[in-house]
Amino acid sequence: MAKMWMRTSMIMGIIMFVYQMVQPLGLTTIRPFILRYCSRYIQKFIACTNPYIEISIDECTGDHFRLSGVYVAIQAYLRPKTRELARRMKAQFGTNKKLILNMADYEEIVDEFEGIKIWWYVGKTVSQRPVASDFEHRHSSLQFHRQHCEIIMSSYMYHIIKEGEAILRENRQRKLYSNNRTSWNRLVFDHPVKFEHIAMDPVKKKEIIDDLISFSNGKEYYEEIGKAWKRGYLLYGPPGTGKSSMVAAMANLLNYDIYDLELTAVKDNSDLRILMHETSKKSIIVMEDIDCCLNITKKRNDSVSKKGKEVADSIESRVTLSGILNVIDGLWSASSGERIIVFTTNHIENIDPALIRKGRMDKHIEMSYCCFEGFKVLAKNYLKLDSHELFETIENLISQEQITPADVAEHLIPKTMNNDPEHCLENLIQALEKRKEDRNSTANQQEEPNAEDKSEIANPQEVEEKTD
Ligand SMILES: Nc1ncnc2c1ncn2[C@@H]1O[C@H](COP(=O)(O)OP(=O)(O)OP(=O)(O)O)[C@@H](O)[C@H]1O
Ligand SMILES: [Mg+2]
Repeated sequence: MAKMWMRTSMIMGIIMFVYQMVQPLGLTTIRPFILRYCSRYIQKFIACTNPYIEISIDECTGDHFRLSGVYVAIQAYLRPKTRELARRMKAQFGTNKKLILNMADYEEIVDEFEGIKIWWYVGKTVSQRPVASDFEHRHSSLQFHRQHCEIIMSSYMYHIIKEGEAILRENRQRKLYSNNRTSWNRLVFDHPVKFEHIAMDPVKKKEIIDDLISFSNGKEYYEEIGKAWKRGYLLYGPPGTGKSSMVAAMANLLNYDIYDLELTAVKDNSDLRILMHETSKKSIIVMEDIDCCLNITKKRNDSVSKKGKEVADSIESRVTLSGILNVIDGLWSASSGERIIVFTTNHIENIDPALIRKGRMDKHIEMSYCCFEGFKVLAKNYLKLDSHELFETIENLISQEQITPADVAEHLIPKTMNNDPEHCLENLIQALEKRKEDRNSTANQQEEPNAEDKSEIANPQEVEEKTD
């Protein structure tokens, strides 16, 4: 049926074409009259008899011919169906030379929603602008039976836009932003790490994943409880336990951009405010080694880490603790859209409690030394091993020794092309045994002076001689 009406439109097109042909023969003066007369009656005729409704969504919006977000989302929604159903397609090559197939002009595909058929095609119009040359722009059109109007308007249109936007988000290139004094530099973010690569207690890992997912789906919930849609995470633990890797895994899980905020490059609180307000929604703002930043540690002079002192002494940043607190609270209240802020530190004890109190840093996550479960994740990643007879020895040793996942990973990674997994496991066992020996020998050394003391005290004669 829809096709029949398409044909009617084509016939009308032909009439218009013929009209254009005869126009030079002296019909110019009566042209407006014919046009108005014809179009009025054609529209009336179509409206009386055509049970189908057509809606078009233009490629461009407004006077400035900017690409419409809705049009792009609809194209993304139709793309998988186009691959499946269309006979004529247009190919484009996107970033990373990825092949993108869209419907060719006037190719028709049928979509179904709650048992309703919807016909889609892409049309084009040529607008003649007085100054610029002819400008061709497209529109996506959908046709459906009049009786389904209500469902299409109230559900289907929102459904396709939501689905299309989700597809776009999934496929888009994410960005890693790093700052100078007052602006952000942008790079493509393509760190491959995912949560399944992170070595940590699996229960804790699942808890973090659930927390992140419920946050990202929580728009309505946050609105309902009257809280800004933001969440703060504090990641703390020794170097090499996976704090930075965890931030990348978070961004990959949620499909967010990362703003890596280097506080030492920011001159003062007002520059910090400018930077924070330039961040976009669906992003993670990370402040690494927060304890090393000037003026914001709890007791800078006595207990700040060595690394912190070095950095603090070498910079002229005047960002203060209250500046950071204001900027976080400001971001929390003023900006719309979901945002995550992450602090990382090796020394949680040096951070002012105000900075990490619940409400600012909602979830505190300890990244600790490698446990056996963590080792199994790394063995699977690096060696493709689920089990091995040497695992038992490793389990025994790893429960006694403090070794970071970074160190374990370094031993497991094959050093030559023909390094077999067993060799890598033996490397790790040797390293763990060496640690054990070192630990025992330092413990013995610490005990030795005591033994001397005891022997001195045990020999009263010598004590007397010494006091004499
Ligand atoms: N928990 C982990 N799971 C998987 N790999 C890890 C983990 N921790 C460390 N690694 C490995 O060690 C490397 C360094 O880890 P990462 O930079 O994430 O540590 P970090 O805790 O941020 O250290 P720092 O405190 O020095 O910044 C990573 O590239 C990764 O290969
Ligand atoms: Mg790090």
